[in-house]
Amino acid sequence: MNPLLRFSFGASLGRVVLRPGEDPFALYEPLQTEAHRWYLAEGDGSAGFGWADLPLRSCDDVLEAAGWLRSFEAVVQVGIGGSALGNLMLHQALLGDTVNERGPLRFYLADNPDPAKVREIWDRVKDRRTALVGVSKSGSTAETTSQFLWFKEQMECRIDGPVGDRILLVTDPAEGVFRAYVNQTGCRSLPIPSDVGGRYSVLSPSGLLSAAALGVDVEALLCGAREMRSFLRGCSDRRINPALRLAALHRYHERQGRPMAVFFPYSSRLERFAEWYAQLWAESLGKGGQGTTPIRALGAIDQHSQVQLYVDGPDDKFATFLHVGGEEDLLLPQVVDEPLRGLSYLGGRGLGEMLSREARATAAALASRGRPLVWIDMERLDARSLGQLVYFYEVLTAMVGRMMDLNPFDQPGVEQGKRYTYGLMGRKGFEEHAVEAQEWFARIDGETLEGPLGEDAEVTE
Ligand SMILES: O=P(O)(O)OC[C@H]1O[C@H](O)[C@H](O)[C@@H](O)[C@@H]1O
Repeated sequence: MNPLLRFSFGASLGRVVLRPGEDPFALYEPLQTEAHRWYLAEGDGSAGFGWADLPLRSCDDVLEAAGWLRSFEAVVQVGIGGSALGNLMLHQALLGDTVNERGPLRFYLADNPDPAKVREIWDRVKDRRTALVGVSKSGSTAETTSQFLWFKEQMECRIDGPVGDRILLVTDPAEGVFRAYVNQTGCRSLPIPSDVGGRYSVLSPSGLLSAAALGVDVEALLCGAREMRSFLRGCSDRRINPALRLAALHRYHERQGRPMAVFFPYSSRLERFAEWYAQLWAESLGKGGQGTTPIRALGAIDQHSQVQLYVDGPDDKFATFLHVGGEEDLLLPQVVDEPLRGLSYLGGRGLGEMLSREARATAAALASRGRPLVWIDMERLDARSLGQLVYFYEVLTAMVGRMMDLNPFDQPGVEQGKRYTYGLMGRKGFEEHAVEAQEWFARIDGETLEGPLGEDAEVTE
């Protein structure tokens, strides 16, 4: 079994009424076996499976480009979705939220094309020597390309010399506007391999570049991913392989009327991991009327927010608890002040110890109500263990998709919105989409209340 992650499935079936002799795992046996065969065969050559071998790729080009980025004072990365969430996840998990305060390189991610956010980033970097990194698999996403244009223009107005000397684009090796710009200007670039989709690209230059520039040991990250890869490939026993077992459980609970998958890490450093997971899960598996909704939770914060619903609301969720060990603890003092005597049970205990016990307590409370969950113990959180976890979730998601008989590597629902946006922004060739979008929106907008709220309304108390 893998050394840094341990999976416990004990309580995961919850209050499920089984017929005598029924084994939920046996129900999925043929599908599990087929999904594993498919993973070993790398999707039988179907498109989008390039992520599976990313841990084997050399990262020399990333390390070289990261060294170049470190010659700047600040980096602005434009990118969204899979071209942003992985970066934020790696930085938070391995460097903490205060990485910019520690310097010397400051990093800003311009994902949402919100003018206020973009202006704020620019105000922070405009007086510094700044590099502009554009990350986009397709090289054409409007949120990313628009911000690229804006930041490039600001930089051009402010610096001497060609702006191209400060630009690096991470994109498809052959296609898209970003690639055309690289080919035309000769600016720096790194590839996102063509058979790697955005949300599976965190172990490619898309996710690795900013992490390496800021000081993450990306070789250790890839080493962890490689370890998980060999473990999951080498273990075809569906009762031992945790990805196969968990894939069956996710399928089982979806079919048992639990359409929500709660991801509940007990570590502030994994809050963004939950966001990264949510994109991976939702875009890969929400198709054809199927799929479970990923819910992002954070221990212990959500004990004081969502847990009431999890324990006492409808039995419609399957939770994954992720417990992290090996953290530095902070010891609490013995309580001597008379008015604080009621807190003496905390004296001499650790904050980390409390967080850890709260994870157990909450999982136990769910189990006591028959709510299904799986518990993952991470021995410690570092680059190697995170590499294992990332790769595990990629394999799990892909295999669940295979068991659902859908393509876990496309996103047709998202593409519709992208086409409508292009149309509404006047992009050539998307005129029909603009008309269609306007027609649909007119229906949504059709029944608005007349006048500002309150003006015509009679208020009765
Ligand atoms: O990396 P890009 O091609 O710019 O794509 C950015 C994002 O665009 C869309 O929303 C896709 O559904 C996402 O999967 C992708 O991560």
